[in-house]
Formats: sequence, C-alpha cells, structure tokens
Amino acid sequence: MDNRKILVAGIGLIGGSLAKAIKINPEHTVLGYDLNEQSLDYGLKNGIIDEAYTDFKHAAQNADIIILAAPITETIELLEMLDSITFERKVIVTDTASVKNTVIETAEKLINQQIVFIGGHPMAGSHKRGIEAAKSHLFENAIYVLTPTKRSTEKDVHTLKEVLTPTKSKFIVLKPEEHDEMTGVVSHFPHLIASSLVHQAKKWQETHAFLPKLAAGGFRDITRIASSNPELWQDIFYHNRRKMSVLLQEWIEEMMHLKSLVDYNEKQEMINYLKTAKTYRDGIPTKDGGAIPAFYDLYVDIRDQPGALASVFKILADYEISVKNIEILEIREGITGVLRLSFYTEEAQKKGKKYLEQNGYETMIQN
Ligand SMILES: NC(=O)c1ccc[n+]([C@@H]2O[C@H](COP(=O)([O-])OP(=O)(O)OC[C@H]3O[C@@H](n4cnc5c(N)ncnc54)[C@H](O)[C@@H]3O)[C@@H](O)[C@H]2O)c1
Ligand SMILES: O=C(O)C(=O)C[C@]1(C(=O)O)C=C[C@@H](O)C=C1
Repeated sequence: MDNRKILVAGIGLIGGSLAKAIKINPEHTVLGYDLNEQSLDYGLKNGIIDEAYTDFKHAAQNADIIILAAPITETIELLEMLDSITFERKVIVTDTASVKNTVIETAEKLINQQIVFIGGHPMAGSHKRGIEAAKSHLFENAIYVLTPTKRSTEKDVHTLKEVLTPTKSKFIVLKPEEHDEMTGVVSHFPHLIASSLVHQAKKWQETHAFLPKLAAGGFRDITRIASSNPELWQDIFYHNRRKMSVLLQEWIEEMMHLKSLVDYNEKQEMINYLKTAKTYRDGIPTKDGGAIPAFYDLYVDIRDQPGALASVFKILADYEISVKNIEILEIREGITGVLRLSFYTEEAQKKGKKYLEQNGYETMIQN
C-alpha cells in the first residue's frame, strides 16, 4: 500500500525521531498525537508531523499504522483505549517501550479483532527528552527489536519493517521475555548503577567540596545516563522490576567479591578481573558493526546556508583536528541538516565537539 498514514502517539524524543525518519519517505503522511500541545505545535512548525491531533480516537481512526511512543504505563493505557475504538479495516499497531512483557501481555488480552499488534523497541536513545531532541538519524544502524504476537502475521511484520525502513535500523525478532532479560542487563541496570555512583559522589561532596571539579572524563563517561528523564526510568524499572531485583542481588554479591579482592590485595586476581572485563568490553560491537570503539563519530547540526560546511572545517583546521570521514545525513532547504564527522581518535572527537560547541554548533556523540 502506498501513501500510508502513520500515527505517532507520544511525539517526544523517540516518537519525534521516528516521525522525522518515517517522513523521509514522501509517500508517508505522519499524524501526531500528544497530551502536550506545545509538542504538537513544535512538530507542525518544524515539519516533523503533517497533522496534529488532540483527540486519540479521531487520530487513530485516520491512521493505517499506529506507533505508540509514550512512556510504558501510558503506552499500555493507549493500547487499552484502542481496544474500544471501531476501525473499518485492520490497523497495525506497534510501540517503542523499553520493556516488552507488560505491553505484550496487554496486547494479547485485547478483544478488538481489527488490531494487529507487533511489539517494537528501537535500541538507541539519549539522556535527553522531548521532541526538541528528536533526530531523524537516531536509529541509524541501531538494532530495532520486534516482538510479533498472536495478533500479527509475517506479512504484517514485513509491512511494519517497510514503514520503518527510513530509520536505517537493523531489525531482529525476539521473545518479550528474552528481550527484557537482555535489556535488563545491558540497558536498564546500568542506569541504576550510574545513578547510584552519582549519589555516592554527592554524599562525599558534603565533606569534600572540591570533588566535582575532579570529576573528569571517567566519572562523566560512566554517569552520562544518570542525566536521563527520571519519570521515564522509574517507569522502566517498574515494568522490569523482577529482573531488576535479581540483577541487584547479583551485583551486591559481585561487589562483595570485589571488596575482598581489594581488602586482601589479591593482585593477580584483580588484574585478571580487569583483563576479562576489558577483553569483553573491547569486543562488543558498535552500531557500525565493529568493536567498541570502531571509530569516533560526532554529529553536528548545521543550517542549510552558504558556507556552513566550510565554517565547520575551518574550526577543525584551526585546531589541527584531522577528520577521517564525513557524511551529510540530511539536508533539506531551510531546515537544519546533520553532518557526521568521523575522527581517528577519541581525543580528536572530544576536541572537535568542544571547539565546535564553543563556536555555537549543537553536536552529539552517540554511543
Ligand atoms: N529515551 C530513550 O533512550 C528510549 C529509547 C528507546 C525507547 N524508549 C521508549 O520510548 C518511549 C518514549 O520515550 P521518550 O524518551 O521518547 O520519552 P519523552 O519524554 O521524550 O517523550 C514521551 C512523549 O509522550 C507524551 N505522552 C505522555 N503521556 C502521554 C499520553 N498518555 N498520551 C500521549 N502522549 C503522551 C509526552 O508528552 C512526550 O511528548 C518510552 O516507552 C521509552 O521506554 C526510550
Ligand atoms: O544512550 C542513552 O542515553 C540510552 O540510555 C539509550 C538506551 C540504552 O540503554 O542504550 C536507553 C533506553 C532504551 O530503551 C534504549 C536505549
């Protein structure tokens, strides 16, 4: 089917980024629904959505495909609301929630036969929130998990993938349970730990006022995600609470083991512990397919105006920063474009970020 109407319900960071990507296909019309009318206005003014709705039923009935991109508890509420809406034909519904079990349980209980549900989770994001932070390239090369249900056929999954093709993500199919277990380990739990490290530093600052000034690269790297949206993350921990509890227990035991290595100066065991972690971490693939770090990318927002690219390269040249590769990801007349710069080293990437920001550019490093 051509000229599809796609409703994005919840046009924040993820919904807005999906809307921007989906709209790259000129045959797509994107409808936006959100409780926040300012987000709808922003979406319309910036060409992120084509039509804005404040009435969910009306929006849903006008759509061929519905993407629920609100927080998880609200996604479940929207799914329940869809159950009582009359649709003249089948409608494919998907979501973006970071936890799948509770969403899929709700979907399987629906009685509306017109709803075809396929769970979804694009595995990329940011600590930022809201439509202003949305980027069309957010999901490029990222894993996009799909969890088909009893309510969907292979053809429906194919149709959904077709609609999401402009995101340039890589689709994989998982069972909700395995999804929640794995994201629990590599996404949700690290957020808890990052927040706990910040709490520890905050406590120590009471007696060591200079402490924040010493919080350099290491602390910043490991705690970036502690700056994420607290309400959203409470919701994620709640929906994946059983896994969180198990992981916390395992972590406490792991910390007790580490404590004994430190207390008894188990030198070789400590080196082995660190080596094993380093080897495993260095081998983890990135979004670009290589090991971490494959190369060091920096995304720079630029205006479509004469000299915009020249000015970026002048700044980098002034500081003798070499660029390995460049790619213009998106430039449309009058609209901000995105430039992807790849550097040889992390140091060059960070310097590039610093100096471009000092010159008024908005940049992003996507890990
Ligand atoms: N932030 C990430 O890194 C990330 C990554 C992948 C998936 N997710 C998932 O995507 C979803 C959205 O997260 P986000 O980061 O975009 O959050 P966000 O706060 O940036 O956006 C959420 C949007 O939903 C709207 N909203 C809230 N309740 C609503 C309701 N009842 N009806 C309609 N709209 C409503 C808000 O006004 C906001 O615009 C969550 O389910 C989250 O688990 C987040
Ligand atoms: O990059 C970040 O800030 C993220 O936290 C993104 C991240 C992740 O843990 O990787 C967070 C939640 C999602 O559901 C998917 C991706």
